Amino acid sequence: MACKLPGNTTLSVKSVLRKCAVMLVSLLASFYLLQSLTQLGGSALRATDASVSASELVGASEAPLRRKRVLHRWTDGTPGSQVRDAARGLPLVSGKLRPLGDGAKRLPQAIIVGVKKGGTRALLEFLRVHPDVRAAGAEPHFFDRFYDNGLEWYRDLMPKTLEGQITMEKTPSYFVTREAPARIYSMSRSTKLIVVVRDPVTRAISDYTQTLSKKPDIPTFESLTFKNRTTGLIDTSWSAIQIGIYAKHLDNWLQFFPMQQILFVSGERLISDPAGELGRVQDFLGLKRIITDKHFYFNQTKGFPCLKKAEGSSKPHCLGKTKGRTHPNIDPEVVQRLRDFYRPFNMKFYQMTGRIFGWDD
Ligand SMILES: Nc1ncnc2c1ncn2[C@@H]1O[C@H](COP(=O)(O)OS(=O)(=O)O)[C@@H](OP(=O)(O)O)[C@H]1O
Repeated sequence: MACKLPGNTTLSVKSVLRKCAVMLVSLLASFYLLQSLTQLGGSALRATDASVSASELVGASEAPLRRKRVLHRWTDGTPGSQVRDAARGLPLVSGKLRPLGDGAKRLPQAIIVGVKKGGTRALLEFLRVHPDVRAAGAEPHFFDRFYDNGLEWYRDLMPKTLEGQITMEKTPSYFVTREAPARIYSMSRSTKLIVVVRDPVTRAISDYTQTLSKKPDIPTFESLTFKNRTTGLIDTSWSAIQIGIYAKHLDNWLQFFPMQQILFVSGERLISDPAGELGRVQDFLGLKRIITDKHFYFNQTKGFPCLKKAEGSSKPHCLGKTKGRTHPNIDPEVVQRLRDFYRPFNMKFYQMTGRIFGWDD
């Protein structure tokens, strides 16, 4: 069979069919090739997509890791806490990331044991700013008044702490409680002790001022000072006078604790240079020096240093009205008698502690 093409070209059907078949095959081959290329391109693109999402995944899993490291820095610094913190949502409390409701109540590792009216509240309030310090709010009075309640009762008064945080309390009457050193020693012989001391004469007046504020009818400071004013004999049984004989009370503590385990803070310097004294306290407690000059400002109205930000708050904080009371004027002759009385005890105390507190200058 033949077919007639224009221009009198005659081609056999066989050859036409062959050509058509070749064209069809090459068309199919091109189509297949094109499709394969498209698929290749597609999978190449998908491969790129896959690598992006893989890196996203890596990124996604690294992000919490990075966060863990940041949290680690902001929390208590123990390896255990790093894992704990990463595992829970963390609230931001006054610049510190802390898991709420975590930790355990522990017996204090450090106690401010004295002295009454020395500046113990100021020291504890300032120390609480440190992220690694947690303290009982009120004075527990365990080692003087409530010892029979037992250690579990005492522990229950403590705030919860994370590993690595120091639990503290302050009860200034411990310093003059005969049984306190033995009792604290039997709780833990490694308890660190802090004593805030202040010029014993000013301390006595401060003590008296506090009593006067509660019982306005008490006799004058001058009359309470002497057993007999004519002979000038000081009444050392009056607690306001007793407490200031620091060397005598310290002897009692040294029966149980070595001197290196007791830190003496100057009540005067705690007012004139709070950051300086806080530096010594942080060193003694083995804490990083976080509380510095930047944390304090001098409040002219209060007449005392105050915190720019109190613990758990962003507001400035001064101590309350019961701290920094106006003292009554005391007869200068009586003040001088008291200075003379305390001088030898102060000298002994300077000798024992290796620090000259400057009360007799
Ligand atoms: N920053 C600051 N603000 C206010 N008061 C300060 C401060 N630093 C030390 N002080 C002095 O602390 C004295 C009270 O001492 P205590 O806290 O140890 O008293 S108490 O034993 O707990 O009652 C208190 O004694 P008085 O001035 O006699 O009231 C203060 O002089």
